[in-house]
Amino acid sequence: MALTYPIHIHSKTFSNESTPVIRDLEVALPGGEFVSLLGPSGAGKSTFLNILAGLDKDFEGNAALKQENGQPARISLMFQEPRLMPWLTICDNIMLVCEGTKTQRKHQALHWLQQVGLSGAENQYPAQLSGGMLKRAALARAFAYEPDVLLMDEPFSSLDIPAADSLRALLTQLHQARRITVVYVTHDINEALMLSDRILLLSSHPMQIIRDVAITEPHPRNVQSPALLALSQGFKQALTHPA
Ligand SMILES: Nc1ncnc2c1ncn2[C@@H]1O[C@H](COP(=O)(O)OP(=O)(O)OP(=O)(O)O)[C@@H](O)[C@H]1O
Repeated sequence: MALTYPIHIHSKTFSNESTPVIRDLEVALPGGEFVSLLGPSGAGKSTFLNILAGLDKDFEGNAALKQENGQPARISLMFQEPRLMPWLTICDNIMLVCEGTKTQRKHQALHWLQQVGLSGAENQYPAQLSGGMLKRAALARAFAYEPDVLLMDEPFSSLDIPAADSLRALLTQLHQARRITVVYVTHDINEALMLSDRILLLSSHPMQIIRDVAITEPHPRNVQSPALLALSQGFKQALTHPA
């Protein structure tokens, strides 16, 4: 019954490199779960995410995300930069990914803006919003597309700590309500522990999964709790001294 996305990347080598960035990476991504890809800088996390997104097809293996009926999964992407169209209002930016009549799309856009705490900002342009508000708008757009899978590459890394914490809490809330599959790239152990149902700990050169850990602590989480502190210590050790 439970949908999983089977992924097997035999090899990914950039044309200017002699050795693969990713080799023999096999994982079944469970549908509806929040999975973090946690690994050191330069490990190949973004490369892996680009492959999952279908943006990079130059690899050996199978990484097609498909629904149960064999159709391609609907995928939303969120990167470090919000990538909103500067010449469109926030509402129009969200409407771009909605379906239906103009009235229906506007209704959906306003719903999602309300969900992310941006009611009242719909007629503003991206340049008029703060960094945190822009991320909220990008999050609204990502969910408004009604994706099966949301791929996120360090989306909150440029924010100050309170803004990033508030966005993480919002993301957890939205994920718990919608239960879409989220694949989240980060090199921040605490961020992965705060957000994830499951953490794939990754090594570099070539990138491989060195641990696959389910995080069962209920939300909201406290990274200072004994269980999460112990996991954090274990991850630090594994990243410093990979087997
Ligand atoms: N387009 C490219 N052409 C050549 N090499 C690349 C390209 N993109 C990434 N690389 C190399 O592949 C390796 C993995 O990069 P990638 O950005 O996927 O790592 P990452 O784990 O996401 O790192 P970070 O956390 O710093 O963003 C790095 O050595 C990088 O230099």
